[in-house]
Amino acid sequence: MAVSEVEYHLAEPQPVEDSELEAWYMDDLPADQRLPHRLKPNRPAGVAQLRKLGVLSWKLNPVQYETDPKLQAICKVRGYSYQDIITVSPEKLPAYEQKIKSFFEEHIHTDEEIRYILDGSGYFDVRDLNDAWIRIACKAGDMIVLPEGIYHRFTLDEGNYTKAMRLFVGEPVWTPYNRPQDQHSSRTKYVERFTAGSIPVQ
Ligand SMILES: CSCCC(=O)C(=O)O
Ligand SMILES: [Fe+2]
Repeated sequence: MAVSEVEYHLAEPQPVEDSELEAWYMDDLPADQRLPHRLKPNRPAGVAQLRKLGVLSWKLNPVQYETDPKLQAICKVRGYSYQDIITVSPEKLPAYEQKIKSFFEEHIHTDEEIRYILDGSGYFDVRDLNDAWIRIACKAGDMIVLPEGIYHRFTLDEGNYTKAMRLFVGEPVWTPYNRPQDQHSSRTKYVERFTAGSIPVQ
């Protein structure tokens, strides 16, 4: 079905200046992955910087996720045809320990990773173009898209609980390809798209 102008407008990623998404460069201390791992002093990473890495974000109202016209517009404009809901907590997620471990292994995917946090919170860590880790704090209402080929990982924070919608274009493929994947076509495509001088593509 054709996409209307209103839908295009609704689906625009959050204007950089309005985004409440908080991100920062990480220390590399071996403490618990669930801790914030901020540098001292804190070194924030702005949303503008995340956009340069191809990371998109929206602030939505999680209370109305079943009927939200903005979420519907994003799905229509970006072709997100699949949705499910995952609860990540020791009680709710089968094979919790194993999953938590694999979420936190640095990896890429052959598609976007699209998550909408409905409740709780967690951290998506992404590598910047100099290979430094940026930690993105996501909480209820945050929708985030990690582009195909970006090195990333996920962890719960100290709250130990996230409920998130997973979205996908077509039949979902969740396969992680753990680093190193520098010769993988999704990785080379990412590097080409987002390395300095190229124009970020939405
Ligand atoms: C917040 S979604 C849980 C993590 C996950 O699905 C993933 O890393 O692929
Ligand atoms: Fe992933």
